[in-house]
Amino acid sequence: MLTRVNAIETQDLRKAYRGRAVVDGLNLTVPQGEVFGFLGPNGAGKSTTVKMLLGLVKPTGGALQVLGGRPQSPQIRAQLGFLPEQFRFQTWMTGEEFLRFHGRLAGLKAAELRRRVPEVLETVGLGGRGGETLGGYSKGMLQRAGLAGAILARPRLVFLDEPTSALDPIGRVEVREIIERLRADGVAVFLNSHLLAEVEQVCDRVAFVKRGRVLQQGSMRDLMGGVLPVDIRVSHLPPGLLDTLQGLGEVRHTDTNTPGRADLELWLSGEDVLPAVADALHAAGARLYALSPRRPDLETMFLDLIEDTPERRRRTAQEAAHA
Ligand SMILES: Nc1ncnc2c1ncn2[C@@H]1O[C@H](COP(=O)(O)OP(=O)(O)OP(=O)(O)O)[C@@H](O)[C@H]1O
Repeated sequence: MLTRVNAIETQDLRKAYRGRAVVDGLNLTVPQGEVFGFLGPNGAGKSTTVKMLLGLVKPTGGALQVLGGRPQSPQIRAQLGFLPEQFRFQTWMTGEEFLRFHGRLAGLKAAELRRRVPEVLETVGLGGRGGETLGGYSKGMLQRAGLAGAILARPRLVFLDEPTSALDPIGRVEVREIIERLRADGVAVFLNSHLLAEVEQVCDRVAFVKRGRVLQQGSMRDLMGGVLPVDIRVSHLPPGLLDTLQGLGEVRHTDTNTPGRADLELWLSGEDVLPAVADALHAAGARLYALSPRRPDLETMFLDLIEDTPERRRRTAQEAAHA
């Protein structure tokens, strides 16, 4: 039975168009207050999944719940926010008019709208620009306006489809901060993005999908198999240091070929071991030049999991032949 606590829960969710499965047995669980990254190549079934979760597309099979209910129910729908990737506005409306229109559809009262509209405009970086028509907004401003619309009615679950595709680097940081604030307020965020570095920074968990199936899902740490590779550079290797480090993790590689320095690769179980490593290096009398955790690299994982092009298969085969 589906439980009520999760923001999103799907079981064996399916969608077929003319007999062709585009979402093929999807099992997802997104708890309240989690930022969940939904990643996959073009055509993997991401938008179709989001449309089913919003109640806009009828599943062919399986079960789904959002906020413990059906997305078609007015009570549930009122608690959902959505920023589509390519959304169209009436260009003659001002930013404020667009938000008021949106807010009324979501059931907000006039008094609340008077307070809330300037507040969200400020949140998305459009403070003072709400009186201008959308036709005069830049692409980035339109995306910000769309985000304002998605969070206006204080949803408990927000779907963001490529929310920063039109934004400059500052805008991207601002959107990340907005997402982090939503999480702090207990809002669940379902994020589709091709900007993997961004996903990596903001998501608690991610799922990789391909041809409508989840290939892998979990926290960044889970996906890395619970290891954190750390690159260390020290002046030299004092006696006993390697043994001490072996006690803290696994020394995978040592390079002492260059006079005056030693490079090590140490695999740890997690970040919490880093201070003990620094203490051990210091206590052994080694001078420390670098202690660099190699963060899980989502892009590499994504390519390894998803990309299965003839070119990549050829490259992999060549690499294997040379190994
Ligand atoms: N209404 C429809 N009728 C027929 N086929 C459809 C329909 N909607 C989607 N599809 C097909 O379903 C597959 C998945 O499409 P979907 O838009 O869900 O992928 P996506 O992962 O969101 O891709 P992208 O990253 O390019 O946005 C595609 O092959 C698409 O052609």
